[in-house]
Amino acid sequence: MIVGIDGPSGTGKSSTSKAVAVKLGLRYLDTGAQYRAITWWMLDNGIDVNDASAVAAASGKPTIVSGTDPAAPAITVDGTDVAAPIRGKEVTAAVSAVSAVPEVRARITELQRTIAREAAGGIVVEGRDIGTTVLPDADVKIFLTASEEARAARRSGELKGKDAQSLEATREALVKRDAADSGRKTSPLAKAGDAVEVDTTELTLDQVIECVVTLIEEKRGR
Ligand SMILES: Nc1ncnc2c1ncn2[C@@H]1O[C@H](COP(=O)(O)OP(=O)(O)OP(=O)(O)O)[C@@H](O)[C@H]1O
Ligand SMILES: Nc1ccn([C@H]2C[C@H](O)[C@@H](COP(=O)(O)O)O2)c(=O)n1
Repeated sequence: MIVGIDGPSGTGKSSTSKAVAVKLGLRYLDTGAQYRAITWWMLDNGIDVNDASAVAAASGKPTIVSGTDPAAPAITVDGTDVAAPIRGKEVTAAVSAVSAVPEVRARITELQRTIAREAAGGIVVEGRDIGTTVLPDADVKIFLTASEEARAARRSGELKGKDAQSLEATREALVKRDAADSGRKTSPLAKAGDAVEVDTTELTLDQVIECVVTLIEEKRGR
């Protein structure tokens, strides 16, 4: 059972995917974390993230390893645990530029396909291009959406300490990132033609989880 969950930022992909995977005994892959990890490495190594040639030339250097336990998602770069730093605002601001570089996408997509192939009991993979590009033959494809206001309010509640910002600034940053992710040439954020769209604006997280579990069970024939 391969499940692909795509959608813009803050629609609930990670929370939903992890919970669904735990409930159904599936593995879990956060592909955004992989793009964040390679972005973290570029920044840490002084690569100009707006120089696509420099990013492309360096894209094969870091070794990124993703854990697939939905109860304890893990990610390392060259053996360093980067689960916390990849969520910082420097990485968030740079990740769209790095993930738009075709050489980066080719490398990370290959990694994602290998992980999905090796997940014998099935896997929930979340991102932006899972249904369209990474796993076009996924058994179930979901595209989550939510209003800008709902997404900004959800994200704003998470940002604390040095990364705290106003609701409006959070909304603007989110809209800007979605526009970049939807507008890139290679494998943009998009709904696959055969994906089921779920608008989560008025739904609780539990309702979204239930909806996705039901779609998967219907596919399994239960
Ligand atoms: N249906 C919902 N109702 C209320 N809050 C929600 C809902 N779904 C998710 N959230 C909350 O919204 C925040 C963002 O959710 P999550 O990280 O799962 O989104 P995402 O789509 O994976 O975002 P990104 O692509 O930016 O990583 C989290 O704090 C989560 O708990
Ligand atoms: N399949 C994917 C997953 C993610 N990205 C890029 C675009 C996002 O802005 C960024 C971070 O993702 P997030 O952690 O917010 O889910 O990574 C992508 O291009 N393709």
